Amino acid sequence: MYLHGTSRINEQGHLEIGGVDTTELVKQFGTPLYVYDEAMMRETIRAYKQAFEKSGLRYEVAYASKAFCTLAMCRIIDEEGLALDVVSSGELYTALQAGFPAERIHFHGNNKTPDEIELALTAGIGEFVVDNFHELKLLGALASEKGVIADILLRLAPGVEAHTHEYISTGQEDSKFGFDMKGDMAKRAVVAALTTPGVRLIGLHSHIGSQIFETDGFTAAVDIVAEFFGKCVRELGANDLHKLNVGGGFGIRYTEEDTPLTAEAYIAAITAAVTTAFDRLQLTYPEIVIEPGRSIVGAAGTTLYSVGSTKDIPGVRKYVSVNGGMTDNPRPALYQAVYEAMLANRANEERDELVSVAGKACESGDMLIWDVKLPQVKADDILAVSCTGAYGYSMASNYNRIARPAVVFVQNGQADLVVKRESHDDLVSHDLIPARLTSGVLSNK
Ligand SMILES: Cc1ncc(COP(=O)(O)O)c(C=O)c1O
Ligand SMILES: N[C@@H](CCCC[NH3+])C(=O)O
Repeated sequence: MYLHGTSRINEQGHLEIGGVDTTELVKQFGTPLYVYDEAMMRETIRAYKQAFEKSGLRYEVAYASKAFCTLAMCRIIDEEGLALDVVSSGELYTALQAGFPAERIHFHGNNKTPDEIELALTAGIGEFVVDNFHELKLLGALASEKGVIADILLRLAPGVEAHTHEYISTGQEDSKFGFDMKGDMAKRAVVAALTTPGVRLIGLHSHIGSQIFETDGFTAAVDIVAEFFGKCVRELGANDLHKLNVGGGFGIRYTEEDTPLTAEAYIAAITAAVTTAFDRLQLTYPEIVIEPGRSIVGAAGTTLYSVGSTKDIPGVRKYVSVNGGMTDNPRPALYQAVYEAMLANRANEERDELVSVAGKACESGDMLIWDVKLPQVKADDILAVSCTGAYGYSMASNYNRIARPAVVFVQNGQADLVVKRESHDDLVSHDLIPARLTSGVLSNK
């Protein structure tokens, strides 16, 4: 397992993160446990900002909170001065509860409900990324009713195919997201936005997908959207247009096969594409916006599990089961995502056994890792799976009524619990028993 950020093997041969021995974390908080390296998250954020600072251009970095959204995470994003993307009233509510400044919140999503829009307008969020005509009409009407003007960007589908898993690529023509640019849909959207009361068109948005390792998809999308930006200003009278949002999707290293670029390289390619295109168009450079999610939190997260049963099928494989799985990390089951792991309590021991790591859910597909080399694993070993910080906790479920793990942030030798472990009581806390079913039940809730 590659040691990211502040991760290291300490003198006891234990995995240490943020200056904290992970075996101590397990004693204190139990397993499964999501552990986040706070310094690493802050460092990545600063790397994006510094890369933009070098360019001298106007910019905004918005954290895509779908990757990992909790009150404490919103606080870190606020402290680092970033904007925040939300895609639901739940994420919006979390941000507001964390005291995140509403004016730095961007609201995304392909089917925002009237209630969600209402909440966002009442909170006074900074901008909406409008995905479709239905939303434009709804938002215009609700904003007008309130007597406010909502700043909007239009989400465009530039027809760029990113080299990634088909379920996480979004910029292509055949996508549920955004206004299609191949026909006249995007142009009609701009005309509609300019004539809809209650909204002000300030920018254009594209997002081509996630876990992308090359810059050519971003630069191709910038070229297409910039050209369209020029048309909007020159031919359609979009005079308030000043933001160009190129989305997120910057890749991370899950395994040694992954070769992501640095934040600096992604930003250098994007800023160069923007300046070249806008020079050609002879237009003022726009404010460039990016929306990284995975790359801020992914490699900073490690999940600690306890090993339980093992099953050795001679000549076939050895299964090692842990006390979590697809319920805390559905990515292997959903996207065939591959992860690396180590024994956190015996990190220096020789890895002489090939095993497969299974989760505890009642699904054959609940496998966390197929084929990983580990020392001879035994019950109560602590398995650390790296790079689980993005779309793990945020996509976790209670399948099989398995309680969601706790989350801790570690930094400078200190561990802070930021999400409590769910209890069995939490699991039944929303259940009700209708009176007609209570006979024989000793105590109704
Ligand atoms: C509109 C938008 N912005 C940003 C992101 C964040 O992507 P990532 O986590 O890959 O950086 C996503 C998710 O793919 C997205 O749909
Ligand atoms: N959930 C996906 C990424 C979603 C991208 C959001 N548009 C993943 O785990 O890779």
